[in-house]
Amino acid sequence: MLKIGIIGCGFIGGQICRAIDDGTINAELYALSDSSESKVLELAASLKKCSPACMKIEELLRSVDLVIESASQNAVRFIVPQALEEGRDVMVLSVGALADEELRERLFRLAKQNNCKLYFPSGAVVGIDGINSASAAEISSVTLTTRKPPSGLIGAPHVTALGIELDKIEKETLLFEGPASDAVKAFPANVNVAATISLAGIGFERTKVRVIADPALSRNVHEITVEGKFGKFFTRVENLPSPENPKTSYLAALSAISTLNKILSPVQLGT
Ligand SMILES: NC(=O)C1=CN([C@@H]2O[C@H](COP(=O)(O)OP(=O)(O)OC[C@H]3O[C@@H](n4cnc5c(N)ncnc54)[C@H](O)[C@@H]3O)[C@@H](O)[C@H]2O)C=CC1
Ligand SMILES: O=C([O-])CC(=O)C(=O)O
Repeated sequence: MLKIGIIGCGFIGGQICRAIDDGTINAELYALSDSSESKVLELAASLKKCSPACMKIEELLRSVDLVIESASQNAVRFIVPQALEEGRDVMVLSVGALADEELRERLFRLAKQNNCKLYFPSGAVVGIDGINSASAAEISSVTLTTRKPPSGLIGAPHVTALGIELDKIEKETLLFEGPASDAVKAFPANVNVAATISLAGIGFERTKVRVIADPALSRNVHEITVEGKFGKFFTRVENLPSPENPKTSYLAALSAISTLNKILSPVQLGT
């Protein structure tokens, strides 16, 4: 049975654990790690059937078949190269870290050299399948518009640097417009989806992103428009935010669970 190690025991890590615990995913939850030990202990204690070990990152990387990063962009920078050097397959949720070209090329090179797989779930958006298909021919433009309630944008470096007072926003307000490469640095915990879209399509510089704060919203809304040789498509998802972490949509956790099931299944559906 596939041995899984999870780094990052917050909302997404927790949902993956519960899906293994209740049998939705047929794998062994072998180890957990988090920079906060109490998060690991709390999560492990909440499980009914699985009893994963609480491990230091280096030990976890040596012990499992598949490492799941559900922590932060910083964790991707430091942990994912080590995991690939250990010959482990890795699922990455904090995809925005891959806007760094040097890191991206290093991770892709290490995966190839060590015969490892790197998995990037669709996350909180719908349409990655379409972008994958469209990219087999030419894509001319990709635009992501993300709308979140102001509370879902608290702590973003862009908001802090510009001194934006989120609690004073009274109507739909455009906070950012620019390439995905800048968007994922400005909003590292809000638009990782922009990175996944960039990897699937036309890259971090040509993918255009708009981030809008809207106090009338209770959901995280992502719209994608893609044009290319195939024609044009538009997707829109209205995501329920996680009650534990309003920055993150429930669909992002479901997409990680679904990716795990795809890895384990002999049947591969969709692009
Ligand atoms: N790809 C996508 O579509 C999406 C990606 N995300 C990203 O996925 C990641 C996880 O999201 P959530 O579970 O909602 O976050 P969370 O904030 O609920 O949990 C993150 C956990 O990781 C731990 N952590 C942070 N840095 C760490 C490090 N360097 N080493 C070990 N542990 C560390 C924290 O202590 C925390 O327990 C975040 O980076 C988030 O921005 C979130 C939503 C969608
Ligand atoms: O969960 C979401 O709606 C999107 C998100 O936070 C991200 O892509 O980082």
